[in-house]
Amino acid sequence: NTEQNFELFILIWLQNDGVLTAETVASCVSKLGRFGTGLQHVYHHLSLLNLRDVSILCNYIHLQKLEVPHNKIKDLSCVSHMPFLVILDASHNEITSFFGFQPPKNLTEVNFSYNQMTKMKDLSAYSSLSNLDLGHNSFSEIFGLEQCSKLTHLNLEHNKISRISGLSTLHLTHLSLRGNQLTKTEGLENLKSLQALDLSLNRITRLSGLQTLHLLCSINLEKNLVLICVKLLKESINKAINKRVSPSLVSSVNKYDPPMDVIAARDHMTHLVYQVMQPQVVYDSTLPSADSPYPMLVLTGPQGCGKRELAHRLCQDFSEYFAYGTCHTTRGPYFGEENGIDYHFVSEEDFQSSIHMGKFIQTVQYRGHRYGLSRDAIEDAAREGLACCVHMELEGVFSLKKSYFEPRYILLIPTQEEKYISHLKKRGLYTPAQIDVAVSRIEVYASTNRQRPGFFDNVIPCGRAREHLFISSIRRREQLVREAIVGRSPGFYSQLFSRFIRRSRHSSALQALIYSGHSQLAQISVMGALALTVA
Ligand SMILES: Nc1ncnc2c1ncn2[C@@H]1O[C@H](COP(=O)(O)OP(=O)(O)OP(=O)(O)O)[C@@H](O)[C@H]1O
Repeated sequence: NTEQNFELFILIWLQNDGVLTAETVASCVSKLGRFGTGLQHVYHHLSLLNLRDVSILCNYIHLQKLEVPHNKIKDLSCVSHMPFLVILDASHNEITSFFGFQPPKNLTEVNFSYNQMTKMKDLSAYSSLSNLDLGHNSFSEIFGLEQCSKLTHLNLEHNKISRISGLSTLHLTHLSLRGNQLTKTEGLENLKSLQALDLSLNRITRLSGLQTLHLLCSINLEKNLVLICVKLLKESINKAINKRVSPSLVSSVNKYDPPMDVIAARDHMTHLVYQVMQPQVVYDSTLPSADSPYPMLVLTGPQGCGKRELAHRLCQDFSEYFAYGTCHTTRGPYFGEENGIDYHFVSEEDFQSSIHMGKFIQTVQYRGHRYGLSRDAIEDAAREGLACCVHMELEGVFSLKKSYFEPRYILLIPTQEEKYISHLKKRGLYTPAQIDVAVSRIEVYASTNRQRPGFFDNVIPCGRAREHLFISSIRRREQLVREAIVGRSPGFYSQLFSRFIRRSRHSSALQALIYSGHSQLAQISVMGALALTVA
């Protein structure tokens, strides 16, 4: 237990006067005979007790590792006498002088964090340094590291650095500049070996120079001034080697410009949690559930593209098959709109409390108002044996796709921008800025359609939607479906029709009609075809 003796001895001494004397060390060393003058440690857990003067360590020229953290040391010049020193931990002291000692040739790791240093100096003589921790000091400029070609880990967090400089010649793999005063990221572009970068807690408004860091797989940008170019962030993600992306980069993107998937996942999670928290009602096997996917028709597309009108029209003209799913909204009714028919117009508080009561399947925030599709809206249609038909923005689609419902999604997309704009203007409901937003969202829909094949079951050009669904060749379609059913022309529609039957198998009313040879069969077939052209 010689080591225990050593610890005890130092402890007594430290409590006395805080000065490391020759005697103290000598007695320690004699007790630790096996170390002799090759004393390797001043154990840091002993050093928490106000050690101020360690000059006596000058005599211990063979020291290879010196750990004196959590003391009150101001002067480390004794290190000049330790030519073999490899590791130095002098963190949590009161040192003001930066490397105030002659360079030990093989000094590799230095921890000066939590000291009072203000100015860096040329460290070309300390060329073996690979790991340097200078965090929690008061450096305002990065300087003097140019020749430290072996330096791979540099920690400068919580200093006063406002500009990244003097790093371009280094081969850093890990760099932390967390908690400084940076406003931009210029100066990093040559750090081609960089794998992990922490820039959190700065004042960065602009990201640049990161595209060239091909090995970067972790970057933390939390708590900055957020005008960060998210596109760049995303590019960085894409370029991250082996697609190993740190949670912190993703969390920055998710926080400041969350993709629709992320918003939808959050929305879905919220409603699921609130639903699960409700006292459970008696299970009704006729209602939609996770075990029996329920057919729905969702019309989506940019605002004012006609999807609402079309949804109403479908439900009117084919009232045996579709029921309109009336959503909730916190916006006030437009002229002519009726509560309960166009929307359930509710206050923000009521909307919120419906969320808390687990009533919604999905909700979105759009143009400053909230919209939500309630479970009741769907179940009301299901009770009637009808498929629920709703219209919603893309965000709603993302969210609904997370639920156990299995809607068919039709995208109504304006193809003639001018026409679309003049249609919006004519409605007289939108400001020019809102029209701009609506127009810009055409591309959001179009790119979703391009990038996610199959995301929408069908895409219909906006102006032609009605024609597409109701007018064009309805008789021809009817004929084709008839033929398909009796097997005369197995082709497109027979496939569609059988798909429709498969998809509709859980809607008992539709199923019964389809199989019963009911007089409306033909009409159902048309609907089948429609729903499938559509769906
Ligand atoms: N539950 C919902 N989830 C997602 N989006 C919804 C929901 N309910 C309505 N929306 C969509 O919100 C947008 C705004 O609807 P609103 O009725 O306020 O405006 P509008 O100008 O009449 O749009 P539109 O003519 O396209 O219905 C519309 O695109 C509508 O489809």
